Amino acid sequence: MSKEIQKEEGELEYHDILLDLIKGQSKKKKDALMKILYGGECIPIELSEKATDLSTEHDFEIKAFNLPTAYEEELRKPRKVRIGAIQNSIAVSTTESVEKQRNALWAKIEKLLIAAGEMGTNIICLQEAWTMPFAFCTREKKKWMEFAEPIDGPTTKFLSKIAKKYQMVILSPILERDIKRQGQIWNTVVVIDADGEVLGFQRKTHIPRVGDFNESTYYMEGNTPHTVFETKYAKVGINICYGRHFPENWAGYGLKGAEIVFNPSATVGLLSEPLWGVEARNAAIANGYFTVAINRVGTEVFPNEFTSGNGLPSHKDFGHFYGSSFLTAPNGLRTPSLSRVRDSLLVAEVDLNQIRQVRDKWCFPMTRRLPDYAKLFNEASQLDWEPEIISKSNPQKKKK
Ligand SMILES: NC(=O)NCCC(=O)O
Repeated sequence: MSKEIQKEEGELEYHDILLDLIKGQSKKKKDALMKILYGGECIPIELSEKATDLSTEHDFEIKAFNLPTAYEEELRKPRKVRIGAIQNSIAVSTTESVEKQRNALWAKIEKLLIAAGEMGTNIICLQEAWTMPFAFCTREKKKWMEFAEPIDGPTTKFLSKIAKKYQMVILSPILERDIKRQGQIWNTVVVIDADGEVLGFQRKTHIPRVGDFNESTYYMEGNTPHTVFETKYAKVGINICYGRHFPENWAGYGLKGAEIVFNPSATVGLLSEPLWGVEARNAAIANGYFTVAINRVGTEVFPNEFTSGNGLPSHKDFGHFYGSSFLTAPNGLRTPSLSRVRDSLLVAEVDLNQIRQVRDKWCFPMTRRLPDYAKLFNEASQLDWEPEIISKSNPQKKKK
């Protein structure tokens, strides 16, 4: 679908419209508005010539920023890291062969990864199930299950070469074929370290049953909760899509030492867009780490009609995946969003020292009440548990 038609169909660049409105204000008002809305302003980074050429030739957007939010310390040197995110539409029609669809996505993503490498990106994450259309709405198994591959399968082999060439950590969300468990399927992110070697994997632990997101037809809740990976540049965690709705889930990654938590996702405007800018940003603030929210873009039309089971007419697509990927720092400063309709690369330079600086300032790790939460969560997880509500018929007993 052409960009013009997409825009006509209401898939407008709302974020750019908002920023243009703000830019038109006086400096004082603009600074105040940016502080309220985005926590301040990120400083654009000049794009490398090669990255610019690639983005022009292959029609994708690049937004690159420096987030100058850490102060210089006397004893610790800055820990500057360039963090990347890629959002993309599918490359060919869903009616094409599995191999043609996957190869076309490899070819498309290779250009954005090279641009990221040319921009000196250290760690980059792709979108959820990036090697295929998000076919989990169809409930069909034929064709779509053939996109599944082992953790060390062809996609990982393809990415390892790029990771090694650019010394770039690549987080690759795929549909995993678990060859050790009779070929069971998982929604999995493969962690490829900067030397091109597979460091490990994180499986999606929260599986949606909302709208057309019929993922429970394909895979179970994953068995690798809150895994944190010590990559060459930083300790990273991966919270896959639907897991972003659970603040306690984000907390788990922080408790286990993550410095950056990526949220590779696939979600559509009619369902989640009002929530999108809130959840990952709040997680960064509450847990004192960096978060990167990544969503795919485009409308993916499938050969056969399907229904959401909500009485509405059957249809052939989810609606519009609205992209809008962004990064947030521990103090709540966030980058502008990537496009709502275009293939895009985000590069953000940060100083990981800011994590400890913000935690020292706000004292959240010191003042949070983990024993209280642990007691409550443990009680609430018992099937026979009932919340106690104080009322006239159940007066509060004075603590001894
Ligand atoms: N991919 C996925 O989990 N989507 C669920 C819908 C949402 O959480 O926005």
